[in-house]
Amino acid sequence: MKIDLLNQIRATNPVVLNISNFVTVQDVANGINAIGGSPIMSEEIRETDEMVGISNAVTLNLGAFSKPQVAHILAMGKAANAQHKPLVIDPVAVGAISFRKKTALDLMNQFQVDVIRGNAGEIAALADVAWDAKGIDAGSGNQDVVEIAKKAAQKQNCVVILSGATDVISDGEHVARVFNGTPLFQLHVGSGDMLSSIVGAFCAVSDGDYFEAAQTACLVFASIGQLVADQMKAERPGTFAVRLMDELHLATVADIEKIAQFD
Ligand SMILES: Nc1ncnc2c1ncn2[C@@H]1O[C@H](COP(=O)(O)OP(=O)(O)O)[C@@H](O)[C@H]1O
Ligand SMILES: Cc1ncsc1CCOP(=O)(O)O
Ligand SMILES: [Mg+2]
Repeated sequence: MKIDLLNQIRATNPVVLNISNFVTVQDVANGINAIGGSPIMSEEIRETDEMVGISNAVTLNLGAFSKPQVAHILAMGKAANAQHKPLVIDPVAVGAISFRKKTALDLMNQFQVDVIRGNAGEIAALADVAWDAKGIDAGSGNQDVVEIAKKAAQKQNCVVILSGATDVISDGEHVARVFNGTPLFQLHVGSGDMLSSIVGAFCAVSDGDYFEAAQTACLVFASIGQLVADQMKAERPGTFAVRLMDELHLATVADIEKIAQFD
């Protein structure tokens, strides 16, 4: 695991272009900023080629799309492929809403994503594995999450992150797991969206090794959440969110190495 990629983000300040959802856009922008990247959001299709041109990675969030936004997402995905920019997608709630699953699959048939980041309910849906997803949340299921992540990665020919208490990262053949984290992430809407865009920042400095980038992003983000939770005496979602932003900025590679648990 190349935890030092965190220092490379801080040294090079990569531009991460996002199509975000209106619920979590501020968290996503500040999350990228705090960790050392440079966020930019877009809502206008006519600026797509130029926007992708100035970016070092692109993250597409399907959290609250409308028909015009789907066209914009499609243009952005195609432009990222054409300009060889790393492309991450967050398929929010595709496990709960069949229309979302169809839309996500239609989009991914028209461009090639490098990384998909979703919770178990979302990744199970993309892998066509039975799972009881609940809205934007993972929900419950009893299938093996490692096999689900592998299957989704094989189907979409990309790296898949299935996040949760354990994050599972697969390229369809190899598997890595990150055991760090805190349940407090679940009390803050936007934790997953922040992670997806931070994955974009790690991809931007990864020299094309998106499996490595995805693992490292998961380890860094989950560990920083855990560091924050370890300093708190009670479950305070508001305080957690504020301190998470602080620690995304302050935590060092050494801080993360001390608590990192992965295989
Ligand atoms: N029960 C948990 N224990 C520890 N960490 C968790 C838990 N649930 C989620 N996380 C962490 O929360 C972050 C967001 O992931 P997740 O909650 O799966 O996304 P989403 O918000 O899209 O459902 C990830 O870093 C993940 O490791
Ligand atoms: C509540 C909600 N509704 C549509 S998108 C969204 C935010 C999802 O954020 P996350 O998946 O990061 O919890
Ligand atoms: Mg999510």
